[in-house]
Amino acid sequence: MVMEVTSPRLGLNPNALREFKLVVVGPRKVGKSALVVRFLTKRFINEYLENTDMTCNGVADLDGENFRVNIQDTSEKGMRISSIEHYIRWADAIMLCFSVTDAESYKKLREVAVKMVDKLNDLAEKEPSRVPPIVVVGNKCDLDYFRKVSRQDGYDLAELLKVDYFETSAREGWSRLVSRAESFSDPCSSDNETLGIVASTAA
Ligand SMILES: Nc1nc2c(ncn2[C@@H]2O[C@H](COP(=O)(O)OP(=O)(O)OP(=O)(O)O)[C@@H](O)[C@H]2O)c(=O)[nH]1
Repeated sequence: MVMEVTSPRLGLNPNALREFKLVVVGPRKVGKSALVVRFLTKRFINEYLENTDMTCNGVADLDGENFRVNIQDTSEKGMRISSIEHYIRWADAIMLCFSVTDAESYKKLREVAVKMVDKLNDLAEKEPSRVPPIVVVGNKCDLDYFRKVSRQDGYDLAELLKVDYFETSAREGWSRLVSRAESFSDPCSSDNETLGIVASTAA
């Protein structure tokens, strides 16, 4: 399914812009669609089509340049290692999501990450320029009271892949880079856009 997300930059002709391809992967219900819609429209919508592969097109400013962004919001099938291998070849960046309120989503994503490590190391050895930037994202950090996955767990998962870890809230529009050195006392405080960060890293 293709969803055209209304771009705030309506005067631009998207076809004249460079394309940027991003894939959002994660278990069910972690907020993948909510994050994509938040990034492209700055809005939070409560309900989305469930477990459906969607292509979201829009225009986004990445480090001062407007790009035509093509975001693959994947269903559960995106968690298969064959799909991940395809995304590694296709995407300019990959975002791996779980929900901090759902321990099972963390466990499932960790299993995928473990399978990805060898593929990524192999590619890094043979064709390092073809390894896309990846981030791990723990979403729903506005629900800190219901948290089932610690920040340290999120960081450890990102560390496995040697990538950055962000905690986000699609609902509140928050995103925060979590690093081992940080004190974890201040949950979601800044207003970065994680997808934007992934995207700018790769652009
Ligand atoms: N409180 C809170 N709820 C969220 C957040 N992000 C998403 N949700 C809710 O979580 C539910 C699942 O969100 P989706 O965006 O549909 O999740 P998804 O990963 O795309 O789900 P599938 O397509 O079924 O895999 C919805 O009811 C959202 O409203 C968040 O940051 N905070």
